[in-house]
Amino acid sequence: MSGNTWTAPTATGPLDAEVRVPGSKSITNRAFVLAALSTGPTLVRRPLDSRDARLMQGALAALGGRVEPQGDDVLVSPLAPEGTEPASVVLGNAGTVARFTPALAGLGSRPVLFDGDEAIRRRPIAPLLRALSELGVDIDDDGRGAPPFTVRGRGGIAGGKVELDSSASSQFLSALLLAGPSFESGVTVRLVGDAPPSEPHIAMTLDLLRRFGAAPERSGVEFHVPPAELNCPEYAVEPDLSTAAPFVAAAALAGGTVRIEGWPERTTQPGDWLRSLVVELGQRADLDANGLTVTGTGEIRGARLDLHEVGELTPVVAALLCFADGPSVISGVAHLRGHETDRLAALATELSALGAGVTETDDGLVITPAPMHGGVFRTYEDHRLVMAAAVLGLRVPGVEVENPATVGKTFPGFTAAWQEMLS
Ligand SMILES: O=C(O)C1=C[C@@H](OP(=O)(O)O)[C@@H](O)[C@H](O)C1
Ligand SMILES: C=C(OP(=O)(O)O)C(=O)O
Repeated sequence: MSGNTWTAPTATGPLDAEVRVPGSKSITNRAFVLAALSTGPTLVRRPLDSRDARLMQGALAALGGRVEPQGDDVLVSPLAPEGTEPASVVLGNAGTVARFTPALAGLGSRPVLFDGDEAIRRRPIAPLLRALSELGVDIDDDGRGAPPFTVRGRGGIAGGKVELDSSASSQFLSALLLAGPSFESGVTVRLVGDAPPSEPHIAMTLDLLRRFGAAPERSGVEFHVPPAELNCPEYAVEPDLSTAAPFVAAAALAGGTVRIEGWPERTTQPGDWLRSLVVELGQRADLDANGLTVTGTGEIRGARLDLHEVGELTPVVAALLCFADGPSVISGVAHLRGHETDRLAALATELSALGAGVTETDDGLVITPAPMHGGVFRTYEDHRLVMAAAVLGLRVPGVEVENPATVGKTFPGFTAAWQEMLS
């Protein structure tokens, strides 16, 4: 590490490593929200501890919940009546906090100001705020449909039927479904517009709701969540399979084996798709009760991939495909322009700057492998761009990753774990 850059290490031979990745961001922040809406405390076991997870804990504390770390676990107590004094929720650049917590403020009885990093002010949220207003939440956003906005809690949310365009982010739909059991009439959401991205994250929302005692139903584009008392005394968080992506890519690129501990045999996480991806790209993936073993050849096949359902994997997949034996096309991910940064623009710019032939399309990237060279890789305060740059560094000496600490959004120990994998 020098100054504010990190020189991504190269792989000097085939790997033989065992890796433990931290808890899933998406599962952790759903479990925290549902625990706060429950009738009794929940021990969330081995949750993620990272910027986004701490922002969620801070939001729940600001909204009247109690969050107590207990070793590797966190005990979350339900939101309690908290008076009428104004409060504020810090969003950072966490999509899950920005989308999942405004409804919780609507259940309380005070004005709550929501604001965060510059980047979160630009990320889409207007369709969700509109739907919440229609369901009975009083939101003052000066008509901008973006943070900063204030939710004026009225001690409850009527709920009922609403139409929602969730094509810019699946998190709008997840937000309504997670809070639905706590609405007086529950919630019925009819999706309109283009299909939401990130289907696995929607399945994850339904799965966690059921684990907490709710009874969500889905029929095509219509979702119904009846009112319910939630309760789940203990919930164990799975390792984050999207965080595992660069380690899986490392086995493919460097050759040898990387074992990811605790990879679940069944999961709703989008990262599980990596198992079939590596096979499509010419590698091996073996899943057993202890985890996933990826055995790589160092030779990557080019591919045409629609990543609509697994968009958050795009940065690492794009970096990997820069070393394929032919061109690749990634499609279905126009919504990545509204992620931590415009990821399509960032990837095209940064990968091209180091020599790869990468161009943007309307909804993806065209990647034409070419000899790459070292240089600064800018990361735009996007954790997954740090991970993508680390993958490049395996084969390209001198990749200087700018602001590596931004990876702390989901994995504060990433650079140390990466060095360890290579040692
Ligand atoms: O619900 C979630 O936990 C997430 C849903 C997805 O969001 P989008 O549907 O906005 O891509 C994903 O990209 C994000 O990292 C986490
Ligand atoms: C899109 C992502 O994050 P967020 O939860 O902030 O939407 C991501 O982690 O890739």
